Amino acid sequence: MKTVKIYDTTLRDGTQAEDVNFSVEDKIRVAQKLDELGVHYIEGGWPASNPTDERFFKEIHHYALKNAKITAFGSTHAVSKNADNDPNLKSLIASGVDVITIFGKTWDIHVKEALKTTLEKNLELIKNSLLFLRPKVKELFFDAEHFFDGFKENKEYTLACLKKALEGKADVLVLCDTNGGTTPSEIRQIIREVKKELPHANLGIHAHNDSELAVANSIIAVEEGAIQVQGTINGYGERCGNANLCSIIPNLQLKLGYACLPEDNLRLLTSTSLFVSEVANLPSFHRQPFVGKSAFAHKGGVHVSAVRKNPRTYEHIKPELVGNKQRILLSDLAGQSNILFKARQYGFHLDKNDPFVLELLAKLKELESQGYEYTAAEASFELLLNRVLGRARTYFTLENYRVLETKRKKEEPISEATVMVRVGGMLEHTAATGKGPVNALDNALRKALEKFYPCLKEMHLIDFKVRVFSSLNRDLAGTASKVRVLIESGDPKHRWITVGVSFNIIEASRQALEDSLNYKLFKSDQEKLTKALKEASEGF
Ligand SMILES: CC(=O)SCCNC(=O)CCNC(=O)[C@H](O)C(C)(C)COP(=O)(O)OP(=O)(O)OC[C@H]1O[C@@H](n2cnc3c(N)ncnc32)[C@H](O)[C@@H]1OP(=O)(O)O
Ligand SMILES: CC(=O)C(=O)O
Repeated sequence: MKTVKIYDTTLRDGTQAEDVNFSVEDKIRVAQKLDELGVHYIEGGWPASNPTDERFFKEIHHYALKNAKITAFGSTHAVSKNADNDPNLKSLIASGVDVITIFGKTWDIHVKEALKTTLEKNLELIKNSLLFLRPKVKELFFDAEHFFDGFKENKEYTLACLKKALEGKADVLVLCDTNGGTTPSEIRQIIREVKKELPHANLGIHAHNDSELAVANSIIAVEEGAIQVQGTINGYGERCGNANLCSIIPNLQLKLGYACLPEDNLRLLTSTSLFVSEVANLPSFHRQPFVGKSAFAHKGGVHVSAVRKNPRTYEHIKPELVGNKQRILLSDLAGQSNILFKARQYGFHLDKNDPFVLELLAKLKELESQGYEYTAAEASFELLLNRVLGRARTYFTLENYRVLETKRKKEEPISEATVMVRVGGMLEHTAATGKGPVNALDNALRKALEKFYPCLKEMHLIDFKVRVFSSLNRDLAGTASKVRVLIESGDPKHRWITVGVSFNIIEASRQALEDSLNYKLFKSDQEKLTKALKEASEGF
């Protein structure tokens, strides 16, 4: 099998993204995760850059990594210094790693305008910096910054830079599309020309995503013989980001037959992607290929009908190969197949054209046209399904409610709710205060219900999300807009999400709250029934 080395730079170029910042502890956790995934190299940072990176290199030696080698990154030595008195090169050695990568200028405008030196002097910088580092490390890589832009304008000079890097004894010459503006056909053609000039050089690729081509460019470079691919998890990186390893690795491994990760480790890809976004405190990108939540989510009725017969009809790979999973969504684009699939998840084996299925589908489409959304609010959907099938009890009826907000000068607002609830033949009338109107309503409802249903004491609200629907009708826009409220609740064993929709935020919250309480009671009944059936069967 062909092999390619994966060089992860999430901890260096990834942190050059405007919204990515890692502490030392974050970097260590990410490095451990990347090692578990099985990448070959983890670029830990630029030790001369900041105290976090410096400390990372001190700390990471205490962790035994199974697969990956830690690399330190820096530049060629400063124009005003020599290699042996350059603080940046010294700090690379002080980092104590066995693998160092330095970047050097290879585009003539950068040499003249950014470095403010001569083309000849820059060639010396490249060779002397590498020769100085060579005896001190096991592996030495040269990142040829702006290589493709340089090549298009002054081919001879970029090639001269690569030759100097070979004289400096770099193991791999990593060709960088630093500005991310090169197209796949240019990458192919330029690499072919480089290989004619330097047939024995080991090449690598480092692509940026400014033209949304970084993954394609990296893959083409590998097809043209690059033995090392640099990139980041989730494509984090400077400007529009770096080449996304979460796409490059599965494409190379599953489609082009390259071994990138140790056997079976590809299934860790989705969890690694989520882990890194969690540590970076960034929302995960649902539409991200391979590892995103939506990567194998099917919504349209035609799609669902087909994937239920054979997943290959709308899935380019088996989601499990990358640790992801198929999801069937409920929406107004749903057909009967979506409903049948979901019903089966809840233990109902219904048939197409069953009157219940048609009724549920019609109800679902009507509710979704009003703004209800069941993709996330699966508890509300399960209740709806059971109600249509006549399987859910009416635990209580909220006859009426009132919520009052009072704000006196300088004092925090006071929220107060009263409710009138019917449980069987009993009418309960209670009042409660709360930290805000929804909390007050929640407290009043529980106060009325807990004496009938003590299990409600175990549940609590975890999250509350409000989404405003904008309307083109000016009378229904701005503060007059419709809102959708999603409430996440939990008890010691489960978490569930319910939905409510209204022009009035309190009313939308009331619906989601009521569904949440009903769901808890419904589940508690189901658990009691399962237990009773088990005991009865054991008695026989
Ligand atoms: C393409 C890339 O992504 S390369 C990586 C880019 N990453 C970063 O820049 C993040 C880390 N950087 C840093 O912390 C700082 O920039 C440091 C510590 C490296 C340098 O800080 P300072 O000394 O204050 O310099 P400053 O950041 O203002 O400018 C960069 C200097 O490096 C020089 N430089 C840039 N590339 C190279 C190179 N390959 N070789 C030698 N010097 C270089 C620039 O000419 C400039 O020098 P000047 O100040 O004499 O004009
Ligand atoms: C080295 C590097 O990060 C680049 O050229 O983009």
